[in-house]
Amino acid sequence: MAFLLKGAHAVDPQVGLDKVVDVLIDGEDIVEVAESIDAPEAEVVDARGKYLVPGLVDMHVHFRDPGFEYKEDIASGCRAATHGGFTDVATMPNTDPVTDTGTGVRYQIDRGRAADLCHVRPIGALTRGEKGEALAEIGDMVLEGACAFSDDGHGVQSAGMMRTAMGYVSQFDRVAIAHCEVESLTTHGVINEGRASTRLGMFGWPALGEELEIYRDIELCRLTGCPLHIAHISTKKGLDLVKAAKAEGLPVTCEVTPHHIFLNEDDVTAEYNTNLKMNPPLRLKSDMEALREGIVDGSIDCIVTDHAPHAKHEKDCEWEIAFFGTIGLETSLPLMLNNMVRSGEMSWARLVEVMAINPRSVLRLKPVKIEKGSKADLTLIDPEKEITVSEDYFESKSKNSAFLGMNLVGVATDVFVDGKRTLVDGQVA
Ligand SMILES: NC(=O)N[C@@H](CC(=O)O)C(=O)O
Ligand SMILES: [Zn+2]
Ligand SMILES: [Zn+2]
Repeated sequence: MAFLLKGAHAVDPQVGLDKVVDVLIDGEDIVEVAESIDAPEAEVVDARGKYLVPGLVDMHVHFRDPGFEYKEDIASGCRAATHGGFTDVATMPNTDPVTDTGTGVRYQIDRGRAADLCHVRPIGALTRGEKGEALAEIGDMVLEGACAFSDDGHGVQSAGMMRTAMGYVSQFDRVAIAHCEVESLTTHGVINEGRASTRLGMFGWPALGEELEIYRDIELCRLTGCPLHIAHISTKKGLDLVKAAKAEGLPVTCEVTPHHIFLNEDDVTAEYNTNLKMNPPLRLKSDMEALREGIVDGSIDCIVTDHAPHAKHEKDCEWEIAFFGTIGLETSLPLMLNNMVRSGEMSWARLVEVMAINPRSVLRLKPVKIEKGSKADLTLIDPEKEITVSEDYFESKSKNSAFLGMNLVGVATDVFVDGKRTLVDGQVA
């Protein structure tokens, strides 16, 4: 199957591309990029007025498969990813059983292939059962295709265990992804500690509970040489620690979620909208602003959604007992376009870096470039198309979005994965 994308504004800083071109896809690959291409055999896609970028990657999602398929399974998660404009997702291992063996990794890859929409890249657990007590089968998981290692959902509480795990991971060309949370400081915490916890009368989750472990893991990175990636960073001080580590030349990277850069603790009101309950919690407005700056100035490497689907009954309850997390795959790109690119706060090239280039590099995936010979993993975006974030909009099995009710401008209309068109004019194929 061949596709000829006509008149797209292609943006790819890897090859210095930022102009209107035609792109010809044949089979799995890009075979030509030029000002004007004629290919009578190919199906023409009118891309005038649209932006073409290397396929978007969300390197932090929860697909709940195996174990909690009532919230999301790999097939429904892949539909949501495709609808959101992604060609690749990296799935966190806090499934049931935890993805801590080669077989577990193989299962997710196989399910992803069967869904046949996007590349599913499993992240293996650092420790068995994510219990923080003994090493998981890291070597075996590397052989089966794990792209990184993390106990996401939990911090590894023992510094000694984290040292062992990072030492082990450092033998392979993989990063350790740290969910930084000192549980002795965050137990019972359900909202940012300080003004928000006082105002709403609930147990606080202090910033220190995150920052202390970021500090520890940066020092363990120095000690072990293991590349470290900080998951869902949420405070200014945490980001300052990452900036200092980078300035020293340590192999440290980090990611931020749309909810931590577009929402803050003041958005949690006496309505107690539990879709705003997440881990780490929404922080101060000043944290939010510092994180936004960090994306633009290069200190934050990746935008990830931390797509955390939960069923109705797990959110439709008192704040204290509601599950942590918001879905994100289908709102991430529209939020970035609407809130940062449209306003000029962020360039298209920087958007491509944080949503496509950098996550591939952190996950040790082969780069995708808009040039002849590259895999045709591409996202086509209509910067003027408007969406309303309603429950009906979502392909995800779960509807727990922190952004319900918003109108956003800019969305993916078409996605190509290995040359196959998986999103066609906004509809999942
Ligand atoms: N972020 C969340 O609020 N929830 C995540 C866990 C996690 O990412 O730590 C989940 O698995 O539901
Ligand atoms: Zn986490
Ligand atoms: Zn997560």
